[in-house]
Amino acid sequence: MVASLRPEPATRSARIPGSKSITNRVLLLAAAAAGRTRLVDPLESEDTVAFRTALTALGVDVTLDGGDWEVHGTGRAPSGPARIWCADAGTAARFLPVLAAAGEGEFLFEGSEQLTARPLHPLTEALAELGAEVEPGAGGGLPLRLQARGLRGGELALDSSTSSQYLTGLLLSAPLMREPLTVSVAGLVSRPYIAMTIALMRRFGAQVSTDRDGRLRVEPGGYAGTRIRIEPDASTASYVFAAAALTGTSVTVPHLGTGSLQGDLRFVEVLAKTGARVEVTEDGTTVTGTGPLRGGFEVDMGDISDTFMTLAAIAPLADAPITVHGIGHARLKESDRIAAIAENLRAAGIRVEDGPDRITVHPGRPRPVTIACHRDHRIAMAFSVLGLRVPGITLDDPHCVGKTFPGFHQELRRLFGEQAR
Ligand SMILES: O=C(O)C1=C[C@@H](OP(=O)(O)O)[C@@H](O)[C@H](O)C1
Ligand SMILES: C=C(OP(=O)(O)O)C(=O)O
Repeated sequence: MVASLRPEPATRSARIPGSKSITNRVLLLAAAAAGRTRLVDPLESEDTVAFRTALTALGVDVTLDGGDWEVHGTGRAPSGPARIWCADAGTAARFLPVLAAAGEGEFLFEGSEQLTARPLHPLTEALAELGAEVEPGAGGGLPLRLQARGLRGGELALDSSTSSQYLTGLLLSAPLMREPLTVSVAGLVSRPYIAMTIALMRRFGAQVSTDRDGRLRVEPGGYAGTRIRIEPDASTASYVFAAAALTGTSVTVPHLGTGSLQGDLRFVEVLAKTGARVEVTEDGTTVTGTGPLRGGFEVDMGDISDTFMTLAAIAPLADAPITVHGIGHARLKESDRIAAIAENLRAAGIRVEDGPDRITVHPGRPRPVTIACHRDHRIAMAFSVLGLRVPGITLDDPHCVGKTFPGFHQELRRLFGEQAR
């Protein structure tokens, strides 16, 4: 028997906090449900605390119990007047106005400058069609004033080509509408998030189906509270998976495996194209770096666009160019993410080509640079991974990771500290 030349690296276990998308969906479902809901292992970060605080402003009690949250469901939509601060959270701005519109009275939704700049109009137009009086801000989004008198339901056509969050918002509150809601959806991006929404709605007892014409239909009838364990965040896990691939180490994320509700776990399939070894089981996911990163491929990341920056930031260290397409909607997030990646890689001396919905990163030797994070947690986290291999990469705003993972830098150091060069 020939002994392997390369010793197997010991696998480290990453501590990845709960999914933002699941935590915030469950908070809303639990608030609307009759009875109590317990969230086990929710994410505690700026986005989820903003969502939880917003629910409190809407009259919902949430008790904190160790790391768990207990929501005292009201069994109905809220009553105004209420003023709701959404901070930087797209999920709050796109999900909560529908819940409020299904209730009664006046509501004012506000957010940070960054969130105010993000689009909202497909949702405000849908709410007006369903019976709410809506008054968006000067830019067409927040601050949003709503005069609610319940939502009718009925038939709706929705353009989801810039964000899936409008559709999720409408679906989540559809069981509170007077009639069944039937939605025909055009140009859906980030498709796996809709599957997540529907799966969670069903956990709370909703009836959701697809009709013969492919339209989604939700029956009225409300929700019932339950107990739910929040799985680790797959978008957050992408950073430690990429770090393992880049540094030739092995990392496992327990409880994020074959049963996951999160499309972003498919990022590991993209990492496999770079040569990393990937194992997804019921119990978790393990990525092992096997040597220098392989490039020379093109990949559509439209369904998992929160993870394209994780790949693009390490792509200069691959042996051939890497192209990502299908990510035009990533220009409408916390930052214009295609522009932010291109700007920072170019500042590091890397050749990059970008188009409306694509980016190509060429191999090169990045030079030390201070990354312009644009207050975007994912730009900060993606370039921190590159920093494990490129000494002198620093961030102009390391704290912006708090939107989804306040302990990110400590965990990266704990797992890969001695790999950094
Ligand atoms: O529904 C959700 O929880 C999310 C949907 C995605 O947004 P888009 O649908 O706008 O791409 C994703 O980028 C975001 O981080 C979370
Ligand atoms: C796009 C994101 O957040 P949101 O749209 O929920 O603000 C994100 O977390 O990458």
